[in-house]
This record gives sequence, structure tokens and C-alpha cells, in this order.
Amino acid sequence: MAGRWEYEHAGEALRGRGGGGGRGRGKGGRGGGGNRWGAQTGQRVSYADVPKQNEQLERYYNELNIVPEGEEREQFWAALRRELPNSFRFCGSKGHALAVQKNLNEHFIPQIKAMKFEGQSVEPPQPMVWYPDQLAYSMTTPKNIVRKFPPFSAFQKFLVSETAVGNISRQEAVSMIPPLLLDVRPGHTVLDLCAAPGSKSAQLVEMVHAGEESRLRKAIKKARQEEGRATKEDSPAGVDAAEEAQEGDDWSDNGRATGLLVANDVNYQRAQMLVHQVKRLNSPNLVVMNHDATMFPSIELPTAPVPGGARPKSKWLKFDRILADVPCSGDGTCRKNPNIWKDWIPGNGLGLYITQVRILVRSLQMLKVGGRVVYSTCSMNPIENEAVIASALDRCGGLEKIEIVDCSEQLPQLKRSKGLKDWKIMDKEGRIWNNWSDVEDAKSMKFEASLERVVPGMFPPAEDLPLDRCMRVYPHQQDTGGFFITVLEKKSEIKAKPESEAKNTNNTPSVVSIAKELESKGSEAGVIPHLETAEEFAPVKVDHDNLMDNGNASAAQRQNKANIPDPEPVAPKRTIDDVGDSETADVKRARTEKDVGSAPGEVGQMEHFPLPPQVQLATADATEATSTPATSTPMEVDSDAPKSDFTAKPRRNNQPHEESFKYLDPSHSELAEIYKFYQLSDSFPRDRFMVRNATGEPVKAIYYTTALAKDILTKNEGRGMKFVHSGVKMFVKQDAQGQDICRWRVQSEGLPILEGWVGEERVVRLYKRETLRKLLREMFPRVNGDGWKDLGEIGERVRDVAMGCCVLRVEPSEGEDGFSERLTLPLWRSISSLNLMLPKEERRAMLLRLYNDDSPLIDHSQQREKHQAAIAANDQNGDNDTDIASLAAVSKSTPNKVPAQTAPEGTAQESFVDNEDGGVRLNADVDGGVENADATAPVGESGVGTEEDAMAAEDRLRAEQQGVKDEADAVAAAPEREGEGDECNTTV
Ligand SMILES: C[S@@+](CC[C@H](N)C(=O)[O-])C[C@H]1O[C@@H](n2cnc3c(N)ncnc32)[C@H](O)[C@@H]1O
Repeated sequence: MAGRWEYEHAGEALRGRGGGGGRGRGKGGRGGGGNRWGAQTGQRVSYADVPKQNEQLERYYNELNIVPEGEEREQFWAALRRELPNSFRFCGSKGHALAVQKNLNEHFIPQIKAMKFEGQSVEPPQPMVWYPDQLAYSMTTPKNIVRKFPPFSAFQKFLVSETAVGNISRQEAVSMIPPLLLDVRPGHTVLDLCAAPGSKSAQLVEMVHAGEESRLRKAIKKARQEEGRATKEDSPAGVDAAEEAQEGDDWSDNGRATGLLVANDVNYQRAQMLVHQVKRLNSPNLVVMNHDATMFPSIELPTAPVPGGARPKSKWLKFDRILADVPCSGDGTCRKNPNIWKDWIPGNGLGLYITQVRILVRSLQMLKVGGRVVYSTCSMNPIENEAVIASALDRCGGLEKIEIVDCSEQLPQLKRSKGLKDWKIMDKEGRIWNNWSDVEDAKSMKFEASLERVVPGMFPPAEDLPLDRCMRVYPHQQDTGGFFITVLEKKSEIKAKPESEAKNTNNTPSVVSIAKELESKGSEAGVIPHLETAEEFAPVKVDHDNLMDNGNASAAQRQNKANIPDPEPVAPKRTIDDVGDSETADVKRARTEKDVGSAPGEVGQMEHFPLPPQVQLATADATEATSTPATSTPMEVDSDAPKSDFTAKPRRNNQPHEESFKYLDPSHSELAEIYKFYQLSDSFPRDRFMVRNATGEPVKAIYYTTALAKDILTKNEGRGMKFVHSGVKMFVKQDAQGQDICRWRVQSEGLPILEGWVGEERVVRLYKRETLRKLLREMFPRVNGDGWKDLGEIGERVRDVAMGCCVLRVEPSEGEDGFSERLTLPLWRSISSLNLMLPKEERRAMLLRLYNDDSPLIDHSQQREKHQAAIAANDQNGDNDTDIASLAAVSKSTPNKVPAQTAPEGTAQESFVDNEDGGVRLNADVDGGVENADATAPVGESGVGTEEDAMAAEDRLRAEQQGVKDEADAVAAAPEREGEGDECNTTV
């Protein structure tokens, strides 16, 4: 019924196209726009029904003339009042992204074009012309219509499955611009300071890996030839000197990307979202941190020993590229955050200016000479934009030191406006001020609460800065949100002026008063002022005001030697439950900080200012000139505590929690078993494997990072740095039986990094489309008996391959039944069956993408298991009956496993996952989304556990049938199983 209702509305709206009429129109017709798809779909109120007026907002931007009066200004406001088109981008390596894009272009777009509704065509997604390789699309058809309008269902499935497996990223069109202008090259060290939820970080990671695939292929061929392991697939000859030179890239690590992205967010919960988002990219070149960007700690690097044993000079990480996508008032996002129309007040922008300047100054300090910072906001307010650029430049030595880069030639098809060189300020009462001296005069006459926040730096600078090189993107220019972007390049070393000496930021109001004012504003209006950002979707908002009170003021003291008084501790208004532990910890830390006091002799002049005191508490050997006393016991590491996504991790003794990243000795016996079983090439680095538990022993999983990430994590260990994520899960412990089976299976996310270096004994090659289709659709097809014969081209190979984990290489080949794409997948050969070790959603996505097949998956093990359980139940006398029956029972009763296993295919109520709006799927990854639980999680408990359970049951039953009684006994008697729950048992 609901579907029918929405369907009708869609039709009416289509009829109303262009005129904004029909039932889709807002009641009073206010705002003039209107979604051509109708007013209401389902229970949600349409954007068209939201009042879209705000007198101060409209007056301010009209007064500033940000868009010339007349037709263009009308278009500007009309666009702001229209609902935002959906946009998405194909992600991953370029080759892969192009393959998924091809599917959209060749299959779905023609289908959508063929759709007619009451004689009218439906508009398909359109490529964004300005986006490189047209890998980004925009779609005016609203998401909820795509989701529910029946003719879209195949397209909707495509979007859902490709988003779920990380091939598509829902991202606001304008939010894609800053990373493109950052000009990240392979080998760069990149910092994303305000990164959550991570859509731009995802773009940046992709850039760090650009070209890696083809470099790696060449390097692998070369290594195979050198090691005498080349196969026919490795000819013609591998990389030679000419090829290397042509590539012009960094070959220092055998073709692997050597760059790094450090992605940071101050809010712990948002940092967890960030982890979830970027983890899907499976990059070992990534570290996620959780610090206040205004006081982002310097990261120390290892140094080479100095002859004579002298203590080497400390070495600090500087970045080639920094993205400062700062918190802002977000008025450019009112097309998707309609509350902004209601909540916009001039004070929002004024209140964020100081934090924004501090973040930008800190960025410039951490930048290499010759490096670039991109500063961006989703606000159109010059106080948060051009004023911040001018103030940061003033503090960092002006145009001599920092260049505002002219980007007018970049992204030539992107329509944009120049940055403002002149602007005014609207105060809290809505009065407009032209210059600082008027404000000063007014302040000298009487106390003006509404001017308390206004500082000189908010006004246009006296000197002629080329602020017109800043870039403003307005909603009417290409039907997007509003955005501001500026690219800065560091020309020479800087020594940032302390805040108190900066002419543009003196007269800084007390942060306490800002916080109090905003808090009182919140309670007056019954709303928390909207201080968040374009991509905001956090269940818990960052309380910038408390942050400023409890973090920024002291940061400013340390960093800027300013005479800002110690912040008064402001009691958090919200409860721990409301705000999460991280924020409370910030409050507590501020007190600790006050007790401890600032370190003498530090600050302003130092580009590498010390860690904040609370961060230093656990620092055994403070390497910088600080004398902060350690006042607390060392941090307790709690890596074993299970945690769920988005839940603040408990911290003990008010200390920041420090995650464990312990690198394994390359000669560790567990690694030796892995090298041997997988015949790992000597060219694969062996010193980058780590575990994420405090014991430092491989218990459940082994991760892999790049050399630079390792240097950072090990050198800064124990210094209180808040690293929250790093490493790609490469091996997972598998409770496999049998003498020669390696108990570490390759995890699918680690496979692309490892596969080329695995020896032929563990490789199965596949060339035909239909063979892969069978493996994707069918779980646990039999290989024993005559079962292998049904597996076609790979039948004999999988019959003969030794049990355990294998690499399935799908090789490109000519012909109709061949692949154009190269693929690698993990495969498990058990005693009697074979199984691709992929989560079901990934199987479905691949079936859809490669075969346009959305038929249900077939689970052979279930069928066999049911059959065997029935036999077992009827046979009460056999020696092994109990075992068999209990197995069957276990597999039926295991919570969170069996339902997934038995749920009818195709019934999941999935929707197009919106990574920016909070639609991030939790626990969608193979390992159940719980990280760092190495030491406690039962072996084998993973997202593929459902399949492992089935494998266990199936294989054990078969073992019984085949009379392999000793093995079954061993399984039943295995002592390590006790207390772990049968769900993790896997017998192969
Ligand atoms: C505009 S959003 C970032 C969006 C993100 N770059 C993306 O593309 O997904 C701003 C982020 O800054 C974070 N933030 C706010 N104040 C911060 C601070 N002082 N230091 C670091 N991050 C901060 C917020 O938690 C928020 O996640």
C-alpha cells in the first residue's frame, strides 16, 4: 500500500515538473522550490515542506553581495531552497572504479533511460563533468524514490551492494573538491586534521595508492623471475629498467605505495566512524588519530644511531599535504540540513573563527616547505573563510612565507566564484559592521555583549592579499551545496606569531564567555546552535564550546604563548551517557592540565610543540624541552575489552586510552609457519606484521602496515598519543585440524597486499566466468567423491590442492567466457568441500556486478547438515552420535550466526548506504566490526564464521562418514575449545 501511495506521488510530482506544483509543493508554497518527485514519501516530511527562510541569513549574504544582485542572485536562493541531488563516486583503484562505472553506464543507465512514467522519461544519474574521469555522478531522483519506486529496484540493489562493499561512496559533490586540489602524489605524507566521518580521507587514501596496482604487478613478475618462480602468466618479462624509469614512481618498496595518510578527529566517536569508513579501503598506509587539531601533537620518527653513542637529535614528521576541512557553521549545507534555515544565527560563524585560525596555523606549522594545505568549509560566511585565511597568513609571516595558490586552471569545468576581498560582519543582534574601528567605538561607549566575540581579524585585512584566489562554490553553479576552498603553499619555514601578538586576532574574547554564551543561546532557543558541518551526521555532536574551554585555551597557551587566563572548568551539562566518555575525559583532562600547569619554556616558537600535559603523562622519556611532571600511574592498556562501534572505549584513571600496536619479531614461530605454508617470497617484507593486543603475541589476528606507519606507531608508543587505528588484517587464526594445515588463513582485506607474493602451491587459477559464478553462488560445493567434477576447469586442481587457505586468482583472458578484470579471492579447501571466504554481501555484489545475477545464494553445507542431523537424531547408539547431534544443535542455536545463515536470500531490508548521513553499516566487515579484541575473542569468530561453522559441521560429519574417527575424537577432545563456545570450531 505504501509503495503504491509513493508511486502515485512520484507520478504527480513528475507532472508538476518545472512548475513546482502538485501535492509535492509546500503548503504555503514558501521557498518557491519544490521537489519534482513530490512532497511526501513514506513517513518523512519532504524538504519542500520545511520553511526555508531566515531573515538574518538572507540579509547578511545579500548585503555582502556574495552573488551579484539580479537573476544570478535569484538563482542562488532558488537553488538553496531546492532539495540537494544525490551524488556518489566510484572508489578504489582507478581500474576497479572504472569497471564498476562501466556497469552503471552500460547496464543501469540504459535501463533507467528506458523507464517511462505517464509518458515522461526518468532522468538517469549524470556524470559530473568536472570530476576526473567522470568517476562521480549526480542524481536528481531522490534517494527514497530510488529505494521504493519499483522500476528502480535493480539499480537500487546495485547501489546498495556496491556501497556496502566499498566500491561506491555517497558523498556530497562539493565535498569531493578539496582532496582533488590537494594534489596528493604517491609517496606523500598526508594529514587530514578534521577527518570524520571520512569521505575525504577515503579519497586521500586512494590518491596515496595511485598507480600501485600496476607497479606491484611489475615488481611481482620481476621477483618471481629472480626467484625462479615465474609462471606463464608472468611472461613477457617483468619490469626492466626502462619500465621503471617510465613509470617515474617510487619503486623503493617494490612498487608498494610508501605514502601515508594520518586521519584525525577530535571526537572519539566520530573517529570511530572514520575508522569504519576508511578501514574498508584496506590500506596499510593509514593511521587514525584522535586529537584536537589546534594542538595536534608532533609525531616523532626514529633516528639513525649517531657514531660514538651520542643521543641523536629528535626527528619529527612533517607533511607534504594537509587537509584542514575544519568544523564550520555549515550554512552551505542547508539543502540537505534544512534545520539550518531555522537555526542560522550570525554568532555561529563568529564563534568558530578562533578555532579555525588555530587549526590552520597548526597545519602550516606541520607542513613541509613546498607542501600544500587545503583549507575548506561548507560555510559561505567570510568570517569562517577569507578572514581565517588572512589571519593565519598574518600569524605565519604573510605572503613571503605562505602563498595563496591560484587554482583557476584546476578542474576547469567546475564553475566557481572568486574569494571575497571585502566583507562586513553581522553581530549577534543582526547589526552589520563595516570595520573594526566602528566596533571599537561602540565598545568604548558601553558594554556590548553582542560584540564581545568580534575581533579585528574578522574584518578584511588592511594589506592587499590575493584573497580572490580563494574559491567559492555556490549552489546554483552546478546544483550542489555551497563550499569554500583555499590552497596554501608553504614557501619557507615559519615561526608562527603567538596569538596575543597577532594583530588580527587580539582582543580575543575569553573562550569561557563564548562557551557560556553559546550554551545560554542553546537553552534560550531550545536548540543547540548548529555548529557542525557539512557532513555532520554524528549521533553525538562535538561540543566545540566545551572543547574550546577544556582544550583549546590551554592549547593556545602552549602553542601561542598567549596570556589567556586559565580556563574556568565548565561543568558539562550533559551526562556521560549523553556525551560519551571521550568528552567527559576532555573535561577531566582539562582539570589535570590546570593542576599540572603549562610546561615552562615551551610553546610559540616551537614548530614541534610538546604533547599536551595529559598526553605526556605516560611519557617515559619526554624528548622535547618540557618539564611536565608525570603525576599519574602509567596508563592501563585495555585492548582486550570488547567494544562496539561508536561506543566510547572505557578509560581508566581518567587517562586517554592507548591502543596496542605490537610488531612481531620477523622470526616468530607463528610467522615462520605462515611463510612456509604460503611459500611467501623473500621479497615480501617480514618486519611489518603486528598484533593489536597488549601481550604482543599473535592470538587471533595478524595485521600489516607500511614501514612508515610502523615507525610512527613504535616510536611514539607509550607517549600518550591517541592512535585509534592502523593496519590491515592479514591473517586470522583458524582452528584447523590436520598436521600440515596452516592455522592462519589469509583475510580477504589483506589478500591484495599479499597475493602476488604467495607461492604456486597455494594458488588456484580460474579463467572462465561461469566457474567463478558457481563459486560465488554456491557455498561449500563438494570436492570429495565426484564433487570436484562439477567444478569444471578448477576441479582437478582443487581436488589435489592440500587443505587450508588458498589464493584464487581470476586471470583475465580473451573470449566470451573470459574476464577483462583481474581478481583475487581467498579460498578454503576443507576435507570435503571448497569455499570462497567472502561475506555474503560481497558475493551478492560481485554476482550483480559481474553477471547481473541477483538470485539467492545456495548453501550446500546447510542441506548436508540438515540431512546428517536427521540421521544423527535417529541413531542413538553410535559412538559419535552425541558429537554429531550437538554439532547440528550448535549450528542452529548459535546466536547471531544461524539466523544470518538461514535468512532467506534477498529479504534484507537494505537501503542505499549514505556514508555521510549516518547510514554507515555497522559490523558489515568480515570480522564483525570488533577490532582489537584479539586476546579474548574466540578463534574463528568472524563474519565468515557462519560459513566456518557450517564448514565445521559439514566436515566433521563427513569425517565421521568416511571413518576418520581419530580426527573426530581429536576435535571432540581438543582442550583449547573449552569455554570458547562451539561456534568457533572449524575442522578441516
Ligand atoms: C567538516 S567535518 C569534517 C568532514 C570530513 N573531512 C569528511 O570529509 O568526511 C569537521 C570535523 O572536525 C571535527 N573537529 C571539530 N573540532 C575539531 C578539532 N579541534 N580538532 C580536530 N577535529 C575537530 C569534528 O568532529 C568533525 O568531524
